[in-house]
Amino acid sequence: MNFEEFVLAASLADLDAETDARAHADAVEFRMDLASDPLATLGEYDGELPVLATNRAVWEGGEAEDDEARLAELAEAAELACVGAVDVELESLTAGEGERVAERARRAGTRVVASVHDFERTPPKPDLREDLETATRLADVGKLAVTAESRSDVLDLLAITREFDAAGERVATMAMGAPGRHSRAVAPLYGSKIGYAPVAPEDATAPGQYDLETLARLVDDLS
Ligand SMILES: O=C1C[C@@](O)(C(=O)O)C[C@@H](O)[C@@H]1O
Repeated sequence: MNFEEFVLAASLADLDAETDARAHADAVEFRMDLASDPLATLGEYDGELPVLATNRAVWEGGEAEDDEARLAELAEAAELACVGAVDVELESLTAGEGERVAERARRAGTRVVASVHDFERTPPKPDLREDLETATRLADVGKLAVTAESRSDVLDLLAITREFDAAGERVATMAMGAPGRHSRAVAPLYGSKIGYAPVAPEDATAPGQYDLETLARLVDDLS
């Protein structure tokens, strides 16, 4: 997974659903924090799609509580052949033990996505820029998932996406929530390199996601 082209990731808590994702996805995002025995599940995985492993912390909107165990599991996942990329929260990379996960991932040839989430708002443009600057410096892809309260929030996010893409940086951006929903379909046109969608709408892993088939069609139609 090099993220030179847009990667549509089916976001899954259950890797068995990979078979249903194949028709429309380029990869699966395995939400380890939502699964019961994620390392065993990954060890048995024999699907076709490469895995982007995420073990999201409670403090970043996920369900993994113990940070030390969470990052240790993620580092082990990063060394498995089926895992092409790991998602590490930017906060963990700059202030926690995330850098060790990134080092182990790099040694194994696994890409690192540094992510920032804001479940309440879209921060002002200079803040978005600063986060993406740090994230793209520390990882292969810098990812921003913010919450749009208005269409203007989406415009800010798209403008920043375009700016980084034009400078040759790899970024992934999306606006969560209803006002930002369309960003999931249009951000790839401005340079966003990853999209996330559940196979079935009821399995959404973030507010405002389209189901996989719908997002695949929208992205295809627009590109
Ligand atoms: O970070 C992201 C993006 C996301 O929050 C979204 O808005 O689609 C979905 C999460 O599963 C993923 O880890």
